[in-house]
Amino acid sequence: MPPVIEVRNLHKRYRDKVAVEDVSFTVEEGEILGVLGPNGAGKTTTVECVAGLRAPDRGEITVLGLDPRRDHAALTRRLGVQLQESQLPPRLRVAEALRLYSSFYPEPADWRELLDGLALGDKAETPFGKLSGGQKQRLSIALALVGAPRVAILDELTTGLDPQARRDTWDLIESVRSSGVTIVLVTHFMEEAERLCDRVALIDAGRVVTVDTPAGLTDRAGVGQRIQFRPSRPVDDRLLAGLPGVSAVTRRGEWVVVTGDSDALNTVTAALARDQVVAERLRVEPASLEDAFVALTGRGPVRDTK
Ligand SMILES: Nc1ncnc2c1ncn2[C@@H]1O[C@H](COP(=O)(O)OP(=O)(O)OP(=O)(O)O)[C@@H](O)[C@H]1O
Repeated sequence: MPPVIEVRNLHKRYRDKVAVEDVSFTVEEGEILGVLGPNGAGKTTTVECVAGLRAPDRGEITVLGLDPRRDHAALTRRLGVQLQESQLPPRLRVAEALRLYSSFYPEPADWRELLDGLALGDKAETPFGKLSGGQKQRLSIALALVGAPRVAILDELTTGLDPQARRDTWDLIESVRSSGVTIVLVTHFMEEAERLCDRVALIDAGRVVTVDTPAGLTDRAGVGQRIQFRPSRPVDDRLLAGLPGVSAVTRRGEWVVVTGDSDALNTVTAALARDQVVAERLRVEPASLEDAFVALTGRGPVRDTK
């Protein structure tokens, strides 16, 4: 079966700023592909091109065999898009918005069920302008899914949601996935990517660094384990970073966090002992996707406030 989404050698610049430089990936039917990367990496530009909302400078994109620009009208019926910061008229009520959007599609989803799944069931009669930021965000997810699309593009699905709303949204996305929908999910949350994504495309500075399963990405980054401790005396991060088996050294307050392969624990504890540093409250855990991200891009996935 051909991939549902195919992106080949995508390039996009804004005047003299290159936003996307040669991005290629595929998304298979029923898969959730995560798009991960530091701020400004080109994630939104990439998914906007896939959704047909921006014209690429170069490269080819097909979604369900269609060209997102040329075949925009045909694709709109089968593609749900949730973009950052969607706006509606402030007086439009939630139910009115959903009825309106439903009317665009031949076989829409049950919008009441979507509202319940997003814990907005009691907001049907509330005007858009009276919703909180998190409620607006959840409504934008409902609007992306109300057409019962075959493909959904979700940009920062749960940014701005509290932990409970985030978990509810993940449950909803899992049930959408189990109905066979193919999903592209731009996210800054490693936990979200680990929980929902079958594969992750890691994008940095407009290029795809790697596409792999979350577990494959952690292996590839050579970050089998995370060693965390509080040093009894100051230690030089560069010295630790140069040790065999170590892939990255970061700080969390007074904690030192070292990621690396199975040799890292031995080399780090030996180096600390040589310098008479005691590793207090030492913990060793399997590395997470976040550790892989830092090792592969040299940066954290933290989102700046815009
Ligand atoms: N309309 C625009 N005009 C000019 N430059 C832009 C425009 N949109 C994005 N850019 C720039 O292109 C680059 C890629 O932006 P993009 O929004 O695609 O990245 P991103 O990975 O989605 O970032 P974030 O995680 O911060 O949302 C950034 O340097 C950004 O400043």
